[in-house]
Amino acid sequence: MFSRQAKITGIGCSRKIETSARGCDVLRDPALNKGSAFTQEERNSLGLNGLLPPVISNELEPQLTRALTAYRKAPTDLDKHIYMWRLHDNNVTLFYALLQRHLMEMLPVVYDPVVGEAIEQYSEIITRPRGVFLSINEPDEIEEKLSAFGASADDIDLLVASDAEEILGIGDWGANGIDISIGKLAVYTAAAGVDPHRVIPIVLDVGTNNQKLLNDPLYIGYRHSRVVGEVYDNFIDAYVRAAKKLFPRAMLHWEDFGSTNARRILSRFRDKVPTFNDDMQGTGAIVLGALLNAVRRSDTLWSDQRVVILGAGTAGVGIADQIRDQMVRHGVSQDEATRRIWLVDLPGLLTDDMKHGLLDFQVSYARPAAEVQAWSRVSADMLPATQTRWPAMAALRSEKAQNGGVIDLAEVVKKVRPTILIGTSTTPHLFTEELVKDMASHVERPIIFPLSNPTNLHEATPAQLIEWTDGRVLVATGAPFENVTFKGVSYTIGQANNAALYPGLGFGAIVSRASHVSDEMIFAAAQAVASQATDATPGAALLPSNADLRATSSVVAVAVASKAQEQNIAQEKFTDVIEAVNSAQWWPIYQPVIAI
Ligand SMILES: NC(=O)C1=CN([C@@H]2O[C@H](COP(=O)(O)OP(=O)(O)OC[C@H]3O[C@@H](n4cnc5c(N)ncnc54)[C@H](O)[C@@H]3O)[C@@H](O)[C@H]2O)C=CC1
Ligand SMILES: CC(=O)C(=O)O
Ligand SMILES: [Mg+2]
Repeated sequence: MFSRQAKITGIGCSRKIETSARGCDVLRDPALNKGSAFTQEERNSLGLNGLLPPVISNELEPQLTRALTAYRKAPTDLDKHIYMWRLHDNNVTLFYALLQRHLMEMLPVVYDPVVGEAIEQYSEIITRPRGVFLSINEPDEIEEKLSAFGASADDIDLLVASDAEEILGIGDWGANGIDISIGKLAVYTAAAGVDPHRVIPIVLDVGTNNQKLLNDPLYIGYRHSRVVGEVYDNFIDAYVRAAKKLFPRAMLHWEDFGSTNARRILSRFRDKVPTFNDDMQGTGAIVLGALLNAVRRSDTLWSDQRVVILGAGTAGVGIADQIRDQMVRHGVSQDEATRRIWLVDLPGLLTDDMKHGLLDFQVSYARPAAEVQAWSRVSADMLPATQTRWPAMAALRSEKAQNGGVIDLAEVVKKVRPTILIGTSTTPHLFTEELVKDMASHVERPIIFPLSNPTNLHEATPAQLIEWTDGRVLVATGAPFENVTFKGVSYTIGQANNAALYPGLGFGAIVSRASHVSDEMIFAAAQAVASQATDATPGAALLPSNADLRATSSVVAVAVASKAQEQNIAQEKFTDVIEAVNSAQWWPIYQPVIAI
């Protein structure tokens, strides 16, 4: 966001920035600052003579060299993350120019997985606050706080909000969760060209149940446990009302909410405002994109798939929904498609005798208890230490422990003989060698996606899966992994992270000013991503490389905007969608700064 003293005029190449700021105020505004690249004319008119070293840079080049050197000198990934955001606080254009040029190297540092580490340590590393902090304790001040950002109705295209109950796979991080909204927005800009001056990162501070934060004297958020129920719902309603009133054209992106809230919020608003939940819909769609290629390469039919998903939360059931809908597109009835999916969670295989403990969105996938009566059970008294994050699932597990034990993943794999196995359980190592070998003994090309972020939570590594299946696996992961060489073949690991999809989806919705984000737009996004990775040679990735993220996101945005237009939900009408998407993209290049 530009300061009140500055405004943008013109579009495309004739874009320039006009400002009434002078001297240090110009340099202190990261949206205006060009450092050594201010021309002599700009230095004269903006009162910068003497405040900058005399050598004038040729645009960004020398600054990029200097910044890259400093970045690479930072000793740890977290130091690099901190360096990048300090650079951002100094010069937004340079930050994005550097990030975009070194996307493969820097995306994991600015975003997933290092953003997880930054969130855990946010109270210590926070320097300049970014975004807007809204609190459940002051619901009447939401409008005032959003207004304090200083933007008017037409200035904002996108708000990313998190209540931080389930950040990546690392749980509840309270107000520190502002950093996931910031990180997601950085990807929107680097990947799709969303204008970074037209977005707002938001944390919805509803308290935290993270005892570590509550005990931390440096914690930046409100020090009480999470507020739930009607008060929570009213707070979310008040946020949406205020956002729509102040920024009627903006899209609302929801990130890293707990599973029940994620579903409820989306159901409440999905037909009323342009909005989507990244963990449910973005993840479901990127996984579907990878599966479109995997199923094609396995030379099997969608109607023949048997799918086991470990971790039946926001992401897991979001993926299940997309797979079910894809089977329906291939002629399978809705009921039958649902029956081809087995969900496994803390209580083991979810079955319909758990009716009163299941979350509403899990119910349709629960297997008939009678069907699995003869399946073997294991003792379930040992609960993972993280159980309190999922009280409903933990309670069911305890109940099962006292009533014959749980049907665990190994037994489900043995009985179901899945063609597709997906991990969104937040728990590492659960795809064991024995289990994977069992699956691979029944299926020519097992499709296995361990997706739990950050990297250390993946259910297995690609190297393990490739070795255990003798190279037959079709694999994609949530975090980035290096290539794996096995028996002379180099396997490139596609990253099924929603970052490969949501920037294009969101940008397509913004450019078309879609009144809402339809299921068809989401499917168009999944198909568009898949279309960018059609190489089927041995070891080729199932998804396009992040090195091509900008191009992929453009293809996704065009597909999404076209679909919105076709469905008559685009409020912006255009004759040439590609031109509309291209001309709306923001690029990190210096604009002339004019003194007024
Ligand atoms: N690759 C990607 O783009 C994405 C990956 N994810 C990852 O998926 C994971 C889950 O995220 P959400 O669905 O948002 O979380 P969530 O909290 O909604 O769901 C997690 C589920 O896993 C279950 N679970 C926990 N421990 C388990 C265990 N030992 N065995 C079986 N189930 C267990 C929980 O009961 C819960 O139902 C996270 O690690 C997250 O980073 C999430 C969104 C996108
Ligand atoms: C990638 C992502 O959104 C998550 O892990 O939550
Ligand atoms: Mg997420």
